[in-house]
Amino acid sequence: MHADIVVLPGDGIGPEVTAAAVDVLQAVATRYGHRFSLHTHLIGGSAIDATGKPLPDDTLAAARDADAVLLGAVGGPKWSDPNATVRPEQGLLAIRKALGLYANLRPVRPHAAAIGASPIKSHLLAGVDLLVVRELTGGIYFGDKTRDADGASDLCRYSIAEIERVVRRACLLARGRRGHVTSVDKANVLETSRLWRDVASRIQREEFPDVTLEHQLVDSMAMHLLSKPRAYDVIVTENMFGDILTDEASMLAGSLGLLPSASLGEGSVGMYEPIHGSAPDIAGQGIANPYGTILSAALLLRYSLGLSQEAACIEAAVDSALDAGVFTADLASEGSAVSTREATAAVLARIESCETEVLGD
Ligand SMILES: NC(=O)c1ccc[n+]([C@@H]2O[C@H](COP(=O)([O-])OP(=O)(O)OC[C@H]3O[C@@H](n4cnc5c(N)ncnc54)[C@H](O)[C@@H]3O)[C@@H](O)[C@H]2O)c1
Ligand SMILES: CC(C)[C@H](C(=O)O)[C@@H](O)C(=O)O
Ligand SMILES: [Mg+2]
Repeated sequence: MHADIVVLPGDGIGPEVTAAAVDVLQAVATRYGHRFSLHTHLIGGSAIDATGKPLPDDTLAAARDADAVLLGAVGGPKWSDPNATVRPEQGLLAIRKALGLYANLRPVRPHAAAIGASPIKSHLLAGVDLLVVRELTGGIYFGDKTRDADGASDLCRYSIAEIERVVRRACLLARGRRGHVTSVDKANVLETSRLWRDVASRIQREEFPDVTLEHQLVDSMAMHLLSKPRAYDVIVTENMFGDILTDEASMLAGSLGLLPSASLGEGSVGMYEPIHGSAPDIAGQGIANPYGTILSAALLLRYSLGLSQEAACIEAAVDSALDAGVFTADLASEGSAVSTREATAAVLARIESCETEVLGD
């Protein structure tokens, strides 16, 4: 098949990890006989430097026209002045909103070979396989922001329709898994959470009687996620809780650099990005973990292009590289770390041996 993929490297380690994922996509294209046209555009701090805007118009236009978008990360100290009027992160929020990407899927599946890198006891990690569905275009991130001489405020608002569609997506995904959804809120304090809880219960009752739903408060969820991670299947939650809980959940896998994500709306166009940021502390050193971005490219193939065999090929290649102990510094014990390029090369070598069985007639 032919597909147009927009690549948004962004800032910090973003260009390093997207370069790795692009190499992997090209290797998959060669192996399976596809043609992926890759179009690179600016976003974030590098876009501010070049154009004054964190999301230039041509970047958004290209993303709208593409079959899928692959993003690295945005932000960094250069653009972090609290009094700045324009920020890299605004570009990321704007593109998510403009493309209608309300459901952010963040799968967490600790890999046996990397479990030693996790601070959690290994007996708690065996068999953990959870999927966080984070609401991505509403809530406190997008409410009115004000600042005056006495203070500041961020409005948190959710409409019923915004909650319905993301809960529905989570329930649908649960149907293809173990059939269990945990909805996370702060209903003991927040009105938006009480609405969230009501809507989630109704959607499950009316549309998904085959799926089980439980509600959990976000503070105790933060604790249970580490003490009994195997208890969870699909976790659905609002924008900010999902942001925080998934960085926490990355410690189940051993590194923030391992977790991929898929941001989806109603159409097939999605945006795919690792859950980590621009990692200014290691940017430019060639040591970032590329696996989260490479696994995001696998999600791109599965969700936007319908290429499930190719997606599985990438996932198996990363699994096999981890099995072989090909660890970047965030995972490795002292002295044994490989570079971003070496980790990528290990994945590329394994893609060459993926099955290319032709399905159907
Ligand atoms: N999606 C995004 O673009 C995104 C996500 C999160 C943060 N950010 C931005 O990134 C900047 C830095 O934020 P931060 O430092 O709080 O979070 P971060 O995720 O960039 O880094 C947190 C820690 O994890 C490490 N880390 C992250 N990704 C890694 C990888 N692939 N390999 C190895 N180590 C990795 C970093 O070195 C750092 O020690 C901020 O400007 C923030 O707004 C962007
Ligand atoms: C950079 C920031 C706006 C972003 C978010 O909070 O959504 C990031 O933390 C993420 O997880 O993608
Ligand atoms: Mg985050």
